[in-house]
Amino acid sequence: MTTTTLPADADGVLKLAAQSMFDTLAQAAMGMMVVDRQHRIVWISEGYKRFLPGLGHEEGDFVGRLVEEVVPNTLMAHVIETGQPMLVDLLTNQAGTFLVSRMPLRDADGGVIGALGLVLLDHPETTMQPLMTKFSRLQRELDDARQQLAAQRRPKYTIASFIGSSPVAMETKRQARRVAQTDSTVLLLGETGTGKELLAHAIHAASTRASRAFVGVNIAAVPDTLLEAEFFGVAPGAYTGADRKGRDGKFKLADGGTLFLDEIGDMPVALQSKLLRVLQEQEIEPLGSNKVERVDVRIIAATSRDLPAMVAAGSFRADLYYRLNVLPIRLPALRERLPDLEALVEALADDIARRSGLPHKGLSPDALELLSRQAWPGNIRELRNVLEQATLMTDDTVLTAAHFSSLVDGVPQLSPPPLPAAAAPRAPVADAAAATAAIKPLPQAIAELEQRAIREALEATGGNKLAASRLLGISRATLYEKLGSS
Ligand SMILES: Nc1ncnc2c1ncn2[C@@H]1O[C@H](COP(=O)(O)OP(=O)(O)OP(=O)(O)O)[C@@H](O)[C@H]1O
Repeated sequence: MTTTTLPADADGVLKLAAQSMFDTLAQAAMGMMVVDRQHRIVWISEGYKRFLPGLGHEEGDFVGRLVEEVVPNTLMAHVIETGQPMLVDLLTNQAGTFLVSRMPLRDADGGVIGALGLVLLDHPETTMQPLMTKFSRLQRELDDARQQLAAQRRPKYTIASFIGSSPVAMETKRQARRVAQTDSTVLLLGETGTGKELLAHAIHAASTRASRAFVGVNIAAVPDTLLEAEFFGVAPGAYTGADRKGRDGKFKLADGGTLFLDEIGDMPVALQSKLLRVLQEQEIEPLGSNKVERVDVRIIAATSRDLPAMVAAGSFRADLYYRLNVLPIRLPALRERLPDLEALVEALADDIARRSGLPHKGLSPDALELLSRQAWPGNIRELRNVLEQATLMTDDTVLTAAHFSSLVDGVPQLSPPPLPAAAAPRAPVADAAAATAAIKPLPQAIAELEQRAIREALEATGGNKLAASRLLGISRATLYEKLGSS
């Protein structure tokens, strides 16, 4: 019996190992091929030839053909160019999916002279089920994440999202498109809920800054003492504690993009001069720093307040007003564009259905007629709230006037057109007596009227006290006081 021992020298061991590994691979693999430096097939195993009909090739001699012509999607050329092996990879082409391995072949000096390709498994989707399931799940998750990222990067609103084709709505959109072409400051004026924020987003999305940041600050929602830091940022070490590291302000965050200053009429007078300086110089000085930083920011400001009246009363700086009022756009109230009501209801109902997961609910003609008689002091936001409440209150898929009557009870109505004098009914004498009996002492009548106005404002704003106080033209503190006394 002859026993073969391993060679004693390292070279001999390596040669034997290489030879033996090659034989093992050649037996274990389902197919094997060798290509030269120019990607031409030098040798192809019998096993590999079995896959060729699946690739659309007749039996024949493939030696001398370019590998990429014979095997679509192969990366043999890449291995030759980089000299890097691909120990495990999935190759997919019309013959199926294969688990493959590719290794460079080197000469004695280490130069790449070709490559070896192995088909380790065909149909790995059956033989490697768990791995393939995981692979396809990860691939699906990657596709979803890519889609979500693309959706997030898409602007939230475009000018077309501003629903309405009435002449006033069309004029608003025309002005928005025009100002989007410029880089000047825009001032959006309109009652609460008319779509100022939506239009600010849309102008940004239609401008050359669309790919950069859109940053919003609601001035009324930030306590006066924090506004300066919110706008201009805080230098590192300016304060002890949480802000020790420093913090970028909204101007810095919006650099290159658009800064939306919502409720600009609520800006404290003390800060107005600082804001004016930044708008003029395009330079900010973070709190606690003595260095100025240049910023390139496009301003869109908005308010529901009467700025010229505030200027006249001394609560808004005239110079800041002129600086902001470069391109003013007035957003019409909903009651000024009632022909848009149906289209708005349609779009809002769609959005409510999408967000709530409930079926889309249509409106009957009598419901639309009822809604078009309301004065809508809270405008589209108030319309949306009423639609949302009606949608949630019933399983019916068509909302009728009956579904809305209790919801709009208390919302002020548009006054009907005055009757011609001749047709005006005369009050009968008995009605006059009843009217006299109904008269209340003036303080009681005023108190009742006040409570009713507060109730309506809260309903109009969906219970938002800050917005309600603004609708009523009083401070939030006064509103709380009056609520407490009711
Ligand atoms: N033309 C419109 N088309 C569709 N939806 C609109 C339109 N205008 C406003 N909306 C919707 O109404 C709601 C209120 O709009 P937005 O917040 O833009 O109003 P606003 O004028 O900024 O209000 P406020 O002054 O109270 O901040 C949002 O849900 C918005 O999507």
